[in-house]
Amino acid sequence: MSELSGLEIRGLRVSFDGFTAVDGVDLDVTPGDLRFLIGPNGAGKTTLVDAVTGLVKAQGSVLFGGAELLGRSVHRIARSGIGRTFQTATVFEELTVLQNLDIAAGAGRGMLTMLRRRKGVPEPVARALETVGLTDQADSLAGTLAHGQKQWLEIGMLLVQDVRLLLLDEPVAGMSHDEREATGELLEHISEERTVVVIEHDMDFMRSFARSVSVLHAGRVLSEGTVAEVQADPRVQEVYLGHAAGGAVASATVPEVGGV
Ligand SMILES: Nc1ncnc2c1ncn2[C@@H]1O[C@H](COP(=O)(O)OP(=O)(O)OP(=O)(O)O)[C@@H](O)[C@H]1O
Repeated sequence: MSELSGLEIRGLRVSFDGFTAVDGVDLDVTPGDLRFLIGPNGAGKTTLVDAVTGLVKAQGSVLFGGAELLGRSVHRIARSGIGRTFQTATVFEELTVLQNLDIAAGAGRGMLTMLRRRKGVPEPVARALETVGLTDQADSLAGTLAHGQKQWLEIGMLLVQDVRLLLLDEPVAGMSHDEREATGELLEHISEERTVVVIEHDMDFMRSFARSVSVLHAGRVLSEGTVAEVQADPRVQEVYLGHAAGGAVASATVPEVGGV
């Protein structure tokens, strides 16, 4: 089992040519949390994840398991046990599911070891296949998988690398209802042994599966807590509904607002 580690972000700031996309964010994700990051378009969610994974330069501090990530290269951060997915699945479509997982598993190994033929399916790969429900598709080309299955394969590729913090960008976008349910259950399962952060616009999905929620707005943390707590926060209602909570609006809950 992986050792559980949490994320401690302090005073995180990211600017692009004078525009501040992340504006002094403090965020604590406890080990084994299933944290949802929500917020309107442009709130800074993806930029925050980019900063944690080393894709953009940032100021402040990001500790994972007590170690500072800011200033490290993308590769070193990945080797620290941090993995992410992007809005569009990035699997090798011409290779089989198994080959995709094998390549991911070998990411930290030397080329010779990678090229050496191995008998059978390595144990971590078999376990990842099982966890993401793709055992029966092991020999199928990744390009033939359903949309949801490609996302699961990508998550499997993080699992075989024994990533301890998964940062997932809109994992259920474009999925069917059943695929969303299966994904939510998968994330619940994964977060028993790892820390999971999910950027999400799907409020129903968030309501069903978030263990905790941070709401970002204009580069800052607007609200934080359980689903019920952030839904009841008038500042969150204001951001999502576009006007101050009051009267009938106060009884409206974030998940009722479509298309956020
Ligand atoms: N490379 C960049 N150069 C300039 N501005 C950028 C860059 N990346 C992001 N931004 C800006 O930073 C702000 C935050 O963007 P970001 O993508 O982090 O928001 P988000 O909350 O993830 O939004 P969405 O939900 O639409 O994905 C936006 O105004 C965006 O235009």
